[in-house]
Amino acid sequence: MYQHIQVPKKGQKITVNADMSLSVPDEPIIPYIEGDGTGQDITPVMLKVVDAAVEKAYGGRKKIHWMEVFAGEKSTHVYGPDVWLPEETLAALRDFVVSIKGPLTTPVGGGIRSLNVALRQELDLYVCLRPVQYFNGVPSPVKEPHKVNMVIFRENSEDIYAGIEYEAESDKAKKLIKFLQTELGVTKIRFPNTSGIGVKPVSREGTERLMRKAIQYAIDNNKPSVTIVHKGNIMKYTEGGFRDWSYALAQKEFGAQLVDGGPWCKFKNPKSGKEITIKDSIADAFLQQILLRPAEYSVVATLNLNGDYISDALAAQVGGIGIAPGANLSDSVACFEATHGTAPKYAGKDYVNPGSEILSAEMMLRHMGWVEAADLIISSLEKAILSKRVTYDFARLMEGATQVSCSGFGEEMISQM
Ligand SMILES: NC(=O)C1=CN([C@@H]2O[C@H](COP(=O)(O)OP(=O)(O)OC[C@H]3O[C@@H](n4cnc5c(N)ncnc54)[C@H](OP(=O)(O)O)[C@@H]3O)[C@@H](O)[C@H]2O)C=CC1
Ligand SMILES: O=C(O)CCC(=O)C(=O)O
Ligand SMILES: [Mg+2]
Repeated sequence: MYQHIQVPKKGQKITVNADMSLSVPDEPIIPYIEGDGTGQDITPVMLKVVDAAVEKAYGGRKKIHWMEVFAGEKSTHVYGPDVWLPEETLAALRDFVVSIKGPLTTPVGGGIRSLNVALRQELDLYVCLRPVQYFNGVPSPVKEPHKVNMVIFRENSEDIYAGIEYEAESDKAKKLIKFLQTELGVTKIRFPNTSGIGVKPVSREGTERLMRKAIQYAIDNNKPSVTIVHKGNIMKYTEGGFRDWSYALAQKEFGAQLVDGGPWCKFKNPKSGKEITIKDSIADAFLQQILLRPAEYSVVATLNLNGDYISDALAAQVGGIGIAPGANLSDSVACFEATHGTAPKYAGKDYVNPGSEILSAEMMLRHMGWVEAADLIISSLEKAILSKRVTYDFARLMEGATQVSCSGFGEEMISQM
């Protein structure tokens, strides 16, 4: 069926039911992408820790059959020099429904466009879900890291991030500039002859489906608020549209009522009876608010580029991107991945923190309904951190810590299960 992907002999596919819930067999086949750079270090550790947690939680009654699929540099070795994201990788991620990936490199400036973005677009994984929570004992640069407890819903398919761009002085950039000047009366492009041009599409449909998920998450998890983060004062019809469409959806679909004439609005959680406030914050001010008053924010709904910046900034407040997990979700398909990238200077050194990818796998297990194994991952991570046997990123900020390798941290977690 596939050219280079070896489907495990044992195990079955996870399938999606008509109501979009999952049917998860006891022995699911789960595709994984190792990833570039430090992917070679963290992904094998993640696989080992997950296998140990599943074995410990279910005593052999459940087991994951891992199936390697290829993207990034490894793909070019398997499929040929220019094949970075093979069609069969996309097909496998779609067919097997739930997957996990390591980070993939994107060169700055020229070269290939982001494979991560391509994968999200091809599979229409329109939600980038990134929870940010504090684990006891993690060293943090802020005084009260435990006050940070947010879940980012980042729109994952639109915005300037979609990659519609034209290089300065290229024919297409010239054509577009001419069109803007002659057809649309744009007179304000400074240095038009040497401008690269990017396009920022933000749609009502794209905004609404993201906001719907964010509000539903707040309902299901009894959260007090959803904050729309945007730069709508400056980019009125893209980021401003995102804000307006988000508020309108809260009113239209969830019955939210304006507070003091708006734009904030609120409604009663139909499950718990508690109030959920829908509010907004302009992105630059938000970046200072999360440092000064983090306890006021809970679920965050934002556009693609803002979400990228906010993810790393918030991760830093609870110990850094070594411990920042995430998921890319459509209505049916889910691909889990860390917030961080390939950290190339550490590649192959068995050095970096595998925590982000392990916690991404924890989210995956919970998504599959394997909560016992997910709980074991959380508890063993907490115990490993409290034992102060941690990777360099934590060790350099912790008093009395023993620095362990990437695989050493995985072993420490397994020994704590
Ligand atoms: N989803 C994805 O696949 C992503 C891919 N990328 C890609 O990754 C490449 C490198 O990007 P870059 O901007 O350097 O960002 P990275 O996230 O790869 O690394 C930035 C810094 O974060 C710290 N860090 C990263 N990973 C870990 C880890 N596992 N444990 C502990 N600390 C960690 C390191 O800090 P220190 O130097 O202080 O030790 C590192 O130098 C680029 O090509 C980029 O496009 C980036 C983000 C996401
Ligand atoms: O695709 C990339 O290389 C970077 C993506 C990124 O930084 C992110 O999704 O957080
Ligand atoms: Mg990022």
